[in-house]
Amino acid sequence: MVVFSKHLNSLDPKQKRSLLTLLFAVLLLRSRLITGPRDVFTALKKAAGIQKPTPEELEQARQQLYRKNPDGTKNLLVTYRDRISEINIRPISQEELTANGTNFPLVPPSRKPNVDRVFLCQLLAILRIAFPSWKSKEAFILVLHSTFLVLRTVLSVAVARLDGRIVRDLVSADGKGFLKGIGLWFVLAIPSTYTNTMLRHLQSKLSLRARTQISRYTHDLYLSSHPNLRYYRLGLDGVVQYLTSDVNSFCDALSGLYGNLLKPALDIVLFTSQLSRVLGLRGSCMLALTYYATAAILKAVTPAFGRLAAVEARLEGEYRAGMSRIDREGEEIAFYGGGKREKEILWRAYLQLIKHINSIYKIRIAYEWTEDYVIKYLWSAAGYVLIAIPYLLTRRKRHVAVQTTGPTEDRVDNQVAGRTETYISSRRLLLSLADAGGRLMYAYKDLLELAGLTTRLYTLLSTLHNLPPLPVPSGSPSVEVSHVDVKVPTTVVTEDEDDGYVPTSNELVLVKNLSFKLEGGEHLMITGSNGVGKTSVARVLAGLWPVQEGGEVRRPADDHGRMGVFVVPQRVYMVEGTLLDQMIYPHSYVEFKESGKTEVDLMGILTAVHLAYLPAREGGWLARKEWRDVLSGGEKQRMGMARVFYHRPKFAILDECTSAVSSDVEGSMYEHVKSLGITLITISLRPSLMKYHTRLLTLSGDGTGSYTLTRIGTAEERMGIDREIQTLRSKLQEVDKWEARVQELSKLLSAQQEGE
Ligand SMILES: Nc1ncnc2c1ncn2[C@@H]1O[C@H](COP(=O)(O)OP(=O)(O)OP(=O)(O)O)[C@@H](O)[C@H]1O
Repeated sequence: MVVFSKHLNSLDPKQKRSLLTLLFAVLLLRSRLITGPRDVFTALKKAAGIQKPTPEELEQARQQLYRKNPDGTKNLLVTYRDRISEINIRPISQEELTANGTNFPLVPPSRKPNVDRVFLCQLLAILRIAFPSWKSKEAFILVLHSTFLVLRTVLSVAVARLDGRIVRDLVSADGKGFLKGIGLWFVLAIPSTYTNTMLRHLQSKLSLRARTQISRYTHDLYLSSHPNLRYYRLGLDGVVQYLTSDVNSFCDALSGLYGNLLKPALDIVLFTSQLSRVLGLRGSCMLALTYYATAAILKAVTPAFGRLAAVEARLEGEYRAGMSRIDREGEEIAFYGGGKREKEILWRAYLQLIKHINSIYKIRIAYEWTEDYVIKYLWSAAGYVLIAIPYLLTRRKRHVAVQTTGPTEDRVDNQVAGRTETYISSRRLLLSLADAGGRLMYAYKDLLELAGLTTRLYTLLSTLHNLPPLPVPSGSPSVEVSHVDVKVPTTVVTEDEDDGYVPTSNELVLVKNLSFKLEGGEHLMITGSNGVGKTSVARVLAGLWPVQEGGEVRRPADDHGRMGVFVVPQRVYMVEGTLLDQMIYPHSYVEFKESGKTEVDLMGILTAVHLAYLPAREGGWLARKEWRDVLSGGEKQRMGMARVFYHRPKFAILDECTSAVSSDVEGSMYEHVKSLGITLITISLRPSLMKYHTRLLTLSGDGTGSYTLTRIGTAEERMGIDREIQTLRSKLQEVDKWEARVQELSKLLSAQQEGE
């Protein structure tokens, strides 16, 4: 080290500078060099004891999903290629979400995206999510990115100067100087190109980090559990587009815009300050005036790119939604032979999108042509004229140079060479300036597009934040409903033509003043014709629909490992994952392990629902398939019942969830549920199920919202049966009359035949 510093001190300043530039270049390339041969690192990892996970370990990690930490956070196990990485997940607390909600007041439906104060407020609110603190990794990347942006501008100026110097040496036939210039050119190219690459890399990284932060935030909000259930109640059309593509586009636009705005702005300031040395005060003022005038012209002719981008995102969402509908309902469509019809629907959505994109392209032609003309040609021409003025108009012959006078320039006495150097440097600076101006103008267009995407993302976040939580049903050992009007919730928001959101109201009361109390062991059956509101009663009992003021729902709270009320719908949902995941849903594998249950217990449950053959047929508990397609309708419904047996809730609402199961299996499953001490609330039209229940709620469906609540097997029910017997008897009494008439008719017929 001492020897090195001695050597360094013995060098003259120019040699020192060259050496330091070389050292800098090597340091910048360091990251490329150390990513060297893969097998070397594999060997190193092996030596350090870090082994590749086996396929079994990988499968186990996929199944396990996460590991719980002592501090309450989770480590998500992400399997990527043949590696398992653990990513610490700290869920955003309810307090943080509530505090942040104040930054997201609802937008009025008429608001159009534009670059204004509202846009800045909305952007700031989203930026607080994307860049949570100045100590975050995102902030570090931002600082690094900004450093490279400044470096890039500084290097551009250095390149322009060197360019001028090389040409000057060439004009003055200075071979030594020329060769030195070429050498420096190559050295300078290393950090310049590396800076460009790093800028692109950091921009992508910034976008990805912002996407991760915003996605985590929106996921935490969207997939909120009780009492928010935002995923169930959001009511935004094309929400998938908002949550996926829009977040991605916003982050790309944001990170791109930062570079596109900061760099040309820096370039313009630095290049103009360099040029002003050549142009003088008058020239600089004229150049500034040119910028201002052209920017004003371009701003005036810029179309509403923000609105166009927002509409494009919406149409893209509609097209995607159509595609996913076909994917989801493929079998039903195939049964109906609906391919042609679906194609028409899909094509309409696609053509709407394409028409819109095409119109954007057309609008762009005129805009980009004007922009190119103004920035590339008008600015350059103005620059040339301004450079020429000192030469053409000023009689005073002076040596003008971009660089301040230094020892090298003092030695150059050839005036032509000096002017050439100035001209070449200024020309390069002018071209770079025009380029920076062009990019700044593009940045304005990008800014408008960002405004459109910001409006979309803000709409999503503000709608998520402003959904009032559902009232939590009070805890009680029994299910109690008092004076509840069952009606379709009124706060449904729909998207209007201009990307606004308007509440639509629907005051349809399905059941009026519903009151009943169900103790454990009192099994209730709810019946009534189609569309009378049976499932709606289940929605109210499960807390999915709020109750009106004055009404109340009480039900058992969920206690550890055992649910209070568990609902099995008619269409059983199949989760992505293994066969085991289907049975324990909504539990995760970790929760299954914590519950102390084993695969033997699961097998017992499968036997109870007559599905014991499944693990062997499908290749074991850890088989991964598209279960929605693999299992038949009846098998899926049995799986729904298996979940009831697994979770053992106090109350189970079975909403026609055995309609596709054969009667004998249905009966045995009902007997088994009751033997586990689970109280049933069954929604069904099958009279055969009545015998498993003690009470009957019949919804009349006459439009008045009336209902009857009876005890099954009581005098009242017998009276109903008596009434039916009475009707049948009176019909039997008329049999003699009908027989006499038949005889009469037969006689008439035979008399007619004889006459013929
Ligand atoms: N989210 C909703 N928005 C608008 N209307 C709804 C909504 N949910 C249900 N309804 C309406 O409420 C009525 C009752 O629906 P519900 O699903 O409760 O009927 P049901 O008695 O269970 O019928 P089925 O026996 O056919 O299953 C229906 O007319 C339905 O169109």
